[in-house]
Amino acid sequence: MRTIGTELLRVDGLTVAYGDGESRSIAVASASFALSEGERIAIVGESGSGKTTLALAIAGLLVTPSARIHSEGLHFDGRELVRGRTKTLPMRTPGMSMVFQDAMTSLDPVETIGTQFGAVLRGVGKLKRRETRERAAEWLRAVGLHDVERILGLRPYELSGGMRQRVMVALAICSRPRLLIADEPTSALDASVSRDVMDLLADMTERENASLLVVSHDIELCRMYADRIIVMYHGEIVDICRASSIEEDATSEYTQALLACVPTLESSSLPLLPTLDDDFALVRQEASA
Ligand SMILES: Nc1ncnc2c1ncn2[C@@H]1O[C@H](COP(=O)(O)OP(=O)(O)OP(=O)(O)O)[C@@H](O)[C@H]1O
Repeated sequence: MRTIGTELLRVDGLTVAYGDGESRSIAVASASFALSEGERIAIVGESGSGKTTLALAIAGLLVTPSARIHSEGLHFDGRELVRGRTKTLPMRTPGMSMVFQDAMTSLDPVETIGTQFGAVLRGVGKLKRRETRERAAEWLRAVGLHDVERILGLRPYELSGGMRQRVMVALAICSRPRLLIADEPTSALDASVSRDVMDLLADMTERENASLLVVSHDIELCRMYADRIIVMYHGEIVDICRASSIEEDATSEYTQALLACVPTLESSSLPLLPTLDDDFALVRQEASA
């Protein structure tokens, strides 16, 4: 049974800009929100709205040299990670793990899965070689994989896309994080595997009593799994809604337009599915016409 506890993460006025002078652009504009122990939050928004930048900044993985960060406060697990203007955020904050969109590029292509587990598990505690292998096999079974001894000896390209994603979740969760951040974990997968991966993220974080912050462009999928949904538009958080009542909670016109674009049985008969442009209200009218 999942319980939502006290505050685990607090982001206050986090701004990230890329570039300098005329090429400077603000990717995240003064983002503020809090996430509790055991809670699942989804960040949604169209491409380029700043979701990944926000997630990477929180995870301490924003290593782009051109990134300029300003924060009024970033607190995690009772510690202040950053305050004020900075070029670098704390790297790989202990207690946070991240799952990426494309397992093929985020797993090491030349090392076996067993070796990759060894690298993570050795950082967690002193384990002998055999214990590391046994622990890795347990994690692979926990994420629903079979024939795990064989998988430990394989390299990422020898696995299917869905298997790779499971391995990546196992690698992220085996360090026992308090917060798992998943950046578009399903966008490279078909609809049914996407559901499996979201089920897995939900199950594994519940089992480990970890919180989940998932970045996605799929608002419908997020509604099924998240407790709250953060909507971003052009770098700004325009809404923070309960997933179960997003229609009632949404205050921005953008969120309402985004919801109107979700394909339904009715819209499936339209010659063109509704889409958004800068004047999203107009597109909505055209779509309903
Ligand atoms: N390394 C970078 N250097 C310069 N600009 C960047 C960099 N990464 C992202 N940006 C810019 O910052 C803005 C936000 O990008 P970001 O990737 O965070 O958005 P996103 O919502 O995650 O998009 P997507 O869903 O396509 O991944 C975009 O305008 C993007 O072009």
